[in-house]
Amino acid sequence: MYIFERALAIWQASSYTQCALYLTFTFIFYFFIVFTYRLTFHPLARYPGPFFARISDWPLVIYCYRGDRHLWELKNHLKYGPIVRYGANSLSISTPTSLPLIHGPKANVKKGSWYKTLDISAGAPSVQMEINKHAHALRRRFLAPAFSERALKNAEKLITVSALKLSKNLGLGGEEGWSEAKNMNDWATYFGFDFISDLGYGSSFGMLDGQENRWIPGVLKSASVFLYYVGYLPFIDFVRPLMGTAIQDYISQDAADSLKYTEMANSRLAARMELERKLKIEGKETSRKDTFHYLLNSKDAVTGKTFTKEELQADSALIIAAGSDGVAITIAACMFYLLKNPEAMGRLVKEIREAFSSVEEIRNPKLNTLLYLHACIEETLRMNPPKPSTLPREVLQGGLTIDENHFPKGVNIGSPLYVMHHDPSIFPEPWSFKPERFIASESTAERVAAARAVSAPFLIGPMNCIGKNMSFIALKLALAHVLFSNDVRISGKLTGGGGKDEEEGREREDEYQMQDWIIGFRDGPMIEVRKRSLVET
Ligand code: HEM
Repeated sequence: MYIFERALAIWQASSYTQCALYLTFTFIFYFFIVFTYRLTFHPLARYPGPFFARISDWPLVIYCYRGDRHLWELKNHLKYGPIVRYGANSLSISTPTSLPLIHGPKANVKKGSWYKTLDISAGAPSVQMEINKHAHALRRRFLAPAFSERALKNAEKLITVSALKLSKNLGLGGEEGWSEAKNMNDWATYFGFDFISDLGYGSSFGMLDGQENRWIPGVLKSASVFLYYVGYLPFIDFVRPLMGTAIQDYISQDAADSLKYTEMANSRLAARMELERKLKIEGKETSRKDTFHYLLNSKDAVTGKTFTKEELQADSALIIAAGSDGVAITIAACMFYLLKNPEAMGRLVKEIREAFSSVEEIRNPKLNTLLYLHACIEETLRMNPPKPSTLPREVLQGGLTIDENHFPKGVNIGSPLYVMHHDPSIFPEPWSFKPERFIASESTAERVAAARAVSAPFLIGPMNCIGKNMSFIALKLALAHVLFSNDVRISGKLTGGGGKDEEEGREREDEYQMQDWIIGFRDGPMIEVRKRSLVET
């Protein structure tokens, strides 16, 4: 008390200049103590990493903002080894043994506090943002019927509608020869949004057909840029209460777009809820079992709980984003690698065209027997995992031991997927597109098992991607339909890859480039398309 009274007396007796000096000194002293603690007594003090990242989260914020976090993580692991301190309280661990220990069913972790910010404007956390382990498990139980085997059987028919449209409209203009140049990324994005809205709400965005809703991917991109870095801001606890309010409109265009995106997702959901309500009044069961049909009628068997409106809104925004973009980037990236590797393209086209004799036949169970198609998708997801950087998991009471290192409660750990997917000891020639590494008869069963144990684009364990099986259906249908009905060639020079004059980490011409903003964003390749019937007649 005495010290406080003395300080107050000095403050009152001081001029403005002196007060400014005292404040500056206090700040410097405070940060000196904080930084010294982080470098000495902090539980992660002994782990290596870039100097500024060991004392502050600002370098992480900057790389998230720039979309280069995955490249930074790779550079750090090459320099410092398998365990890297990338933030004041955060480690990324790239050993194969660490993946199940951090993300598997028995991992003593919950999601890190970064998740608290992601869908704050929805008024409730989505399943992905639910930090409480038990609440998360409950939400997963709720969602399960929408992703069950029965639902997926239904989903295949619905996704086929968009896959057919992608194949037809991408090939438009190619009836009389090669079409004009088309950006594969744009068309893959239209497909991603159309299939997920059709499947999710029973009404497609119609991006494959027309311009009206083609603004949505741009807004989602801005929202992702903003929400990615903002969650890591060192003073986020003070910013969070302002998020989702009108103030967000004045922070930046990205922040305003984030609200616009949420409003769009909410209005889609409202329309779907209204339809469900009307059907119930009329005593009709919807014959079209889309994702929200399941969610709106979901009731937990154990607790009897149903979804709240806010939870549904949060999941609605999540499902559009998570469902559309992971699939879209994988289609665009796969096309890039196939065009870059004509042998692989030839083999895949042959496999698809020999398996089916008409577009109507392109469906499961046969589609799932196409080994090379499956391997091309797995290899693309290895090279370009859509969520390429460490997703933070916070260690719970009791700590966690990995490779003889003990991590105490409260620290963040995670698996850097992009780094792990390019580990040359598991994936020889890691920057080359080699689908064969996922085919047992062309590699060995042991090598394929080792590759699958490390290549985890959907992550693993209870917090992994619930849409994994749905993604494979969508990816296979889209690629099979496009390559069955059309020939595809590079327009001019192959775009979408790195280049010698690009910034550090982006020099590899053979690698499809992406920006990491929660999901991977990208551009190209530019392609030309010719209807296949032309070649045959
Ligand atoms: C190639 C496509 C996709 C990839 C690579 C992918 C990857 C992932 C990853 C890595 C996560 C974990 C994120 C985290 O821990 O923060 C995740 C979560 C999630 N994904 Fe996907 N995803 C894809 C497509 C889809 C699709 C099509 C849907 C379905 C509509 C979907 C729905 C979800 C949901 C709801 C979560 C949250 C799960 C939870 O927290 O329990 N994803 N995804």
